[in-house]
Amino acid sequence: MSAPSASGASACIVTLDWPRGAFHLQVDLRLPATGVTVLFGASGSGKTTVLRCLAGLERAPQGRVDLAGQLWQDEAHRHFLPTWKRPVGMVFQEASLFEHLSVAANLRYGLRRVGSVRAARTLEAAIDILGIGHLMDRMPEALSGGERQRTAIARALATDPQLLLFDEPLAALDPARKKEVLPWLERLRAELRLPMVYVTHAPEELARLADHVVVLAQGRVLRQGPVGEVLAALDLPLLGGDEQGVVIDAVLAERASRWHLARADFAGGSLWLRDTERPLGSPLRLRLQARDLSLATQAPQGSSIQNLLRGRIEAVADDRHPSQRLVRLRVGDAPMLARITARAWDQLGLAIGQTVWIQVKTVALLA
Ligand SMILES: Nc1ncnc2c1ncn2[C@@H]1O[C@H](COP(=O)(O)OP(=O)(O)OP(=O)(O)O)[C@@H](O)[C@H]1O
Repeated sequence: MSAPSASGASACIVTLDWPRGAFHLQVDLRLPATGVTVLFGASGSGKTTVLRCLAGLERAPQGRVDLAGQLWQDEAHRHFLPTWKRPVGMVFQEASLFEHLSVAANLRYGLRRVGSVRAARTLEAAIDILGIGHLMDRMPEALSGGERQRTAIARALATDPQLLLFDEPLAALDPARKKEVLPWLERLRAELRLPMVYVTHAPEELARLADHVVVLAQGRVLRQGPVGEVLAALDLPLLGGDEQGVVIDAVLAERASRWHLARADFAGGSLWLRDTERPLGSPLRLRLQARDLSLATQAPQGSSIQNLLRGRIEAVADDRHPSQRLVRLRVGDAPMLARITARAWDQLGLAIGQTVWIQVKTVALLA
């Protein structure tokens, strides 16, 4: 699972080795050229330290940071690019805006740091993507927590970064504000062709935003890979309990208006879900929970379940309760998880390598 994501060449290759008292950071990361890499892990696992090393705010004594061929750190040759020379944008938990400046002036401040035409264009796009055009004359004190954070993101983009870093940007917001900001982050993910590294320990943010995931524990990489693969790992349940399942990126391909249903096509087939009236061709992120998938050895007849797929059983593991098994399936290119009873596994004579029918009861639209 340590290969780069399916999205292409690695943009950023990071090797850090830093014994720091009781904590030893030892990571070897391959981050894809575009999309969001989520650094996920418990408190103290080293997420922020990795982010600060990427930004050049910390210097690991043994380290190499290579952003698509630009060497930002190479300790073998005592090379270390200081933070102000690195084209990175950073967004922190608290949006640290200049309180005495309007939103527009805050953004211009970011722009002044680089002053290029391209940066101005990037900022213009960011204002549009983040929906803050109507806030330009406001002072920061008149912004909601969510609006502040969107302004802080636009300001980070005004420096025309080649890498955008987020350190738990939603952690300081209450649940309602988090819900308000997440769709804007999803727009950034969809519309910016820029590598982004996003630190969180919130499963919801991982499921909605990650293209690529790095799971850290005690300074080490437990797993890294495309989000679908990491979520389908049987030995590393990131979305615990009933939430366990996968996310799938799909495209809205057809609508059945009479039934208020929409068809989403993904790398392994199609799924029908409730129509939300988005334009055809829209990208969709779907969540399939393991408990909503059931397996059959023959095509089910007379079932009310609308979504039927064909897939191969790749692996099986004991689940939390001895009555249950967790089955990993491959549907086209897409990995999926099904939670079934151990009795069903035995009675159906299921085996690894077997092709089965998969009924999907609920498809949730995440984004
Ligand atoms: N200046 C320092 N000197 C020594 N150890 C440090 C220093 N700063 C952080 N650490 C240790 O490094 C480890 C990783 O910290 P880090 O902040 O990177 O974790 P994290 O995964 O981001 O945690 P959180 O989610 O709580 O922010 C912790 O054990 C922390 O105590």
